[in-house]
Amino acid sequence: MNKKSVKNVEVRGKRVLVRVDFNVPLDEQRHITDDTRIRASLPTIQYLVQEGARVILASHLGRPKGQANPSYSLEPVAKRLSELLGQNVSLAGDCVGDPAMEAVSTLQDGQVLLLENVRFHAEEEKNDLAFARELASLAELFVNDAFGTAHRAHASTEGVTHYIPAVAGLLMQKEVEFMGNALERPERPFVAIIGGAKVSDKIGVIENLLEKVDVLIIGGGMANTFLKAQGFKVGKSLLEEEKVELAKQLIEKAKRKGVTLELPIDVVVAHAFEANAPHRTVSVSEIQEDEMALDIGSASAERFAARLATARTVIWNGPMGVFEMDAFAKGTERVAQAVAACGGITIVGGGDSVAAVEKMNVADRMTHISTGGGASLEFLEGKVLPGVAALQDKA
Ligand SMILES: Nc1ncnc2c1ncn2[C@@H]1O[C@H](COP(=O)(O)OP(=O)(O)OP(=O)(O)O)[C@@H](O)[C@H]1O
Ligand SMILES: O=C(O)[C@H](O)COP(=O)(O)O
Repeated sequence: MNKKSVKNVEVRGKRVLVRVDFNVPLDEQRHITDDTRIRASLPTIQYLVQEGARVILASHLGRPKGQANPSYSLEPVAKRLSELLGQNVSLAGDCVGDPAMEAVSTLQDGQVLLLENVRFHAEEEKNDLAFARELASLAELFVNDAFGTAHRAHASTEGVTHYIPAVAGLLMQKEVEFMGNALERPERPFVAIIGGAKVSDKIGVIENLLEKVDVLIIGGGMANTFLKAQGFKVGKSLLEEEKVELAKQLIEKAKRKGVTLELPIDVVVAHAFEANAPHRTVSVSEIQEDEMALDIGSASAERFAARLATARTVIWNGPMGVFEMDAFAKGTERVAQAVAACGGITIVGGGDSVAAVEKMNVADRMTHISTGGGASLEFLEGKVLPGVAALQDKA
């Protein structure tokens, strides 16, 4: 990465504002149901603590629409982070103004403070510069470690960089390097697997990957639109009729670019979108009008696995079927195993793909699991992430 990292600057005794992405899922009792993002931020925080910096953490949680709202307080995160760090992390009542300034003024070297949700202020998402300056005034250095929010040009990700020196955190550096190297200098064969619900969410990703990969595998609900483009009937399956023409163009583009496009050849169909719906596996030419495809079939899964067996670089985003229901999880499971076994560099992009990999117990066999959902998609689309672009270049 051509950006300075926290290891390239002096931090001892300094007040360091660290933007993290602690936007974690909570249940109704406000218990954290997945603390991956908090764990992923530990290397940067621990490094700063060991180096004797005064660590001021800032994050958003959810979408409280610019209003202070206790349902979106970072309080459960402060508690969990204290446990993980083995040292107290206090929570300031606000991210700016007196509560923040007072909390920062008592901070000693090596101590950690978490500011309350930055989205309690409407100015955050507007990237209001007066608000950004107030945030920046708390510190002498800004470290952005929030890869998951790097696609947002907000006050705490972009605005603050106008006022104090800004460098990348260790998680940000790792994410950008893994995905950047895979896209720009892949060991070949380079195979991308794109799945999930909708083509419309991932058009940009498919377009960009067609410029880079050797093999593109498409599964999940979005494959139906491609099957329709190939002339198959898809019955009641999830389909984006208005994207069929685009799918045809993408199939053509793959041919032109010499990219091997792998679509399902068989699918698991049912009459209803239900966990215990009776189901059968059929060739893609045999889907009946009252049936819906909810997973790729075993022949497709084996074909995809064979492509993956020789891959040296794999990027995976989106499940192959409705993996939340056991009856329709087998395609995703087979692909997860094949990715884990390939022996190449394997990168899984956020959201449901990560949940799937965890459900299949192969997470620790992947080279890199991204903490970014929207951010990793935008990265794969080849877009510039404003939270990264704003950081200082290496000399
Ligand atoms: N054949 C299908 N029919 C209907 N829904 C499907 C089908 N295959 C997969 N899905 C659903 O798609 C959803 C995931 O789609 P989505 O596009 O959000 O992918 P994602 O993995 O979350 O993307 P990201 O990894 O970027 O967050 C899952 O909930 C899954 O049940
Ligand atoms: O979870 C995410 O994708 C990030 O934290 C960004 O959240 P947002 O989509 O609410 O901006």
